[in-house]
Parts: sequence; structure tokens; C-alpha cells
Amino acid sequence: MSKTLPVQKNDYIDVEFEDLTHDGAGVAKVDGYPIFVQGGLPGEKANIKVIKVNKGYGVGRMVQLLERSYFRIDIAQEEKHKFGGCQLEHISYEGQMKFKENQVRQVLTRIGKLENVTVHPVLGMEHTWQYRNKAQVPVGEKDGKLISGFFKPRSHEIVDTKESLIQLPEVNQAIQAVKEICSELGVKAYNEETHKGDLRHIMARYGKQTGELMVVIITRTNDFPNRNSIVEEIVARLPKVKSIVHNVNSKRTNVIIGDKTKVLWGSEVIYDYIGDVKFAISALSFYQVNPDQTKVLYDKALEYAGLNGNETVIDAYCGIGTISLFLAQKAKKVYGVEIVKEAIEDATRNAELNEISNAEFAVGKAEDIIPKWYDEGITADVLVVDPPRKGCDEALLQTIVEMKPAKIVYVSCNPGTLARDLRILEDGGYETLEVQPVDMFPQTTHVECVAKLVLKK
Ligand SMILES: C[S@@+](CC[C@H](N)C(=O)[O-])C[C@H]1O[C@@H](n2cnc3c(N)ncnc32)[C@H](O)[C@@H]1O
Repeated sequence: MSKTLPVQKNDYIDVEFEDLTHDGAGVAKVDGYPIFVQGGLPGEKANIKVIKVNKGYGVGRMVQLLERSYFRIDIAQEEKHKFGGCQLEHISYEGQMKFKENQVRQVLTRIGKLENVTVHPVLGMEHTWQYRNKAQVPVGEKDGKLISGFFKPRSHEIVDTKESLIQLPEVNQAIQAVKEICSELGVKAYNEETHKGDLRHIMARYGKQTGELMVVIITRTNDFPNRNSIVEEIVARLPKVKSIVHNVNSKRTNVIIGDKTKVLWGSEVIYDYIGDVKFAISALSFYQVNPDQTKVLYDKALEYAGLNGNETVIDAYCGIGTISLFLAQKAKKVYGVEIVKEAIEDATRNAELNEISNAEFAVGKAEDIIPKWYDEGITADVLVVDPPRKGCDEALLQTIVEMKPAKIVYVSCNPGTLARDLRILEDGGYETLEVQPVDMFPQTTHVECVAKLVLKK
């Protein structure tokens, strides 16, 4: 089969990179046949070794860079990939923003057939390291000690990591401290092959504005050795901790969080502010990981909603009510819906905390609750959706098209599903006026977008 291809496995060839894939690999073409090479940048020339040939594409390894891009920055060999998931660490921030803008444009055109939509330049941030307020790391064992970090690409081998430079220092310190304490006090790491051992993951979340820290210990078993001493040590070594939570995940699964959650010490929530709005955040609730850029994102959603105080708004996939409460200050009434019960408890508490009385929340699937509301006569002038990566459920999109809110604000962390859903909404009578990418995840290939749609006359 490979005889008909323009390259063979183990060939050494000179190539020029034309593009980047969605996960940050360079794309070179030999007689139209694409070869993906980690680390190659558009405009660069390199000598590569072909390490894999498939029918439709090949994979290469960089041997020598022959011409370098203006956007390339040097990182020491030993630093490379040290931080896990930083696929764009070798590209200047200016280059990263260009990559993300192009990616959004290409996907909107290819998947959404949206050639004429205005895509604005990415709204980036000033400090592009140490921005994440949360980490959730797997735990393993090496030489009789606990290790934690990230999985090596395409493997389940944990790289023990003391510091991730995209995480806030408080988050790094918390993960290290909990790992060391558990190691010292004899906790065994969970082994996914034998389904034995206790500690599966450690999670830390930090309220950047309030300085409050939450630690979540995720184990296979209902109990683990020296639990009380571990809690005492965490409190002693991490002065900012306000909440220590235990979650039990007894299943053989890749899903991190299990069904049982119990507060071991302190409060069941930590607090944080986005702008002037205060939020209680419990262990299982979604909360944006980049607090500085979250304000930028929500301000854009508010601008696109264009509220004058008379509107009814529905916020689908509302989490702890963050966008809902931002909008409630400028709307007549806001209805939020979210699948996680604890997040809706937080949302209700957050409305009270901020003395916002025109927001109402429901637990359930957006695709079940919003059609039910529609049947009961609840409709929206503005509808906001902020779904997980898989995008909106088709039944929800169908209901939106029937309900016909004058405006839709679509917040998305996955341009692919955004483009797919925008096409469905366009076919249902909406026009996408503009898309604003916001960089919530510097050094990584991820990009968040806010899109503004209006009902066509
Ligand atoms: C990207 S988060 C957005 C949350 C919130 N808007 C924010 O900015 O913090 C997506 C949320 O959708 C929730 N979710 C997932 N599937 C859902 C569904 N079918 N119906 C309602 N909520 C869902 C998740 O639990 C999560 O809180």
C-alpha cells in the first residue's frame, strides 16, 4: 500500500510547513500528501524522519530545523512538555493568538459553512503563565513514594510534576503538599490495572480574589489510612485552605469524580469574585479556570446580549449561575438551567449572596427543561448557551428555533461543535453576526469563543 505513497517509513526528507493542526502539530505536504510533525511551524523548513505512513497522512519527527519562524521561541530541551498540555509553548504569544484566530475561521468555514461571519482578533491576556485556578492530577507510585502530574502523551504513565507553569503557585503548592502528606502517612496510590490502592486524584481550586483554597481528595475506598492526621497536616501546611473534601470513586473508569462527596474539614464551598459578583463554588461545580479572562468573556457575553432591563433571559448550561447573575443585573428576569445539582445549589446561594432576586434556577438537562418551560409559556428574548465541549443537544437547538428568541449568545470552548450548532441555528432562521475568540488557555491549543446571533427578519 505504502508503495504508491510519495514517502516511505524511515525516509529522511526536507519539508516546508504550511499550517498547524488543531492540536498544534506542523503540517507539511509532499505531492499533496500531508505529514504531521510535532513542533513544526508554518513557514519553517526542516529535515524530518517519516515515522508512520497511513493511507491519508503520515507522521514525522523533527530531525533538524533548517529555517525558523518569526513566531518560534526557544525553550530549553529539559523544559519541553514539562508542563503537560502546553502544545503551543514553543510559539510566541502573538503567534499563538494568530493560530487561534485562524483555527476559529477555518472551522467556521469548513464545518459551519459560515464564510462571511466576522471573526475578531483573539482577546488575549497580559500574563500568559500562572493563570489556572484549578488542577486535577492523577496519582501513582514510584520507588515507594507517591507521584502526581500528567500522563505522558498516548500513555497512562504519570510524569511526576512539581510545578506547572500555567497553574497559580497556590494550586501547585496545594497539590505538592497533599501528595507529600499522603505519601508520608502511608496512603497507597490507586492502581488502575489491579483496581487496588486508595488515592486516585488530587484536586485543588483557588479563589484568586479571595485567597481561599479548596482541596479534594479522590479515593477508590470510603476510607483511607490516617485520614484525620492527613487533614490536620493539610490545615497546618496550607494556611489558605478553607475546605477539604473527600470524593469516593469506586468504579473502574477514566471518569475522575465519583458519586459520594463529603466535607472532611471546613466549609463545603470556597468563594471568589468575578468583577463585583461573589460566587460560592463547591467541589463538583464547574467554574472557569482562568479568572482574569472570565471577566473578559462574560463582559463580551453581556455586550452581545445587549440588554435594556426589559428582557427575559434563559441561561442554558448555567453552572453556578455565573453568566446568569452577570445578566440578571441588566435584565427583567433570568432563568438558568444546569445538570449538576450541587452547581444549582451554588447558583441559588449566589443569587442570595449578591441580593439578586430576579434569577431562578432549575436542575436538569437543558434539552429537557427548556422545552418544558416553553410548553408552560416561558420564552426568552435573549437565550445564552454555554455547553460543554460536545456542544448543544439537538433537541435543545430545535426548541430554540421554535421559541425564536430575538438574540442568541453562544459561549463555546470548542470551535468545532460551535460551528456545527451555528449551522443548525442558521438553517433555523438565525444569522451569526460576529464571533469573538477569547484566550482562556494560553500555551495550549484551546480557545473559547462568544458568538452573537440574531433572528432574521
Ligand atoms: C462550560 S460549563 C459552563 C458553565 C457556566 N456557564 C460558567 O461559565 O461557569 C458547561 C456546564 O454545562 C453543564 N451541563 C452539561 N451537560 C448539560 C446538560 N445536558 N444540560 C444542562 N447542563 C449541562 C455542566 O455541568 C457545566 O456546568
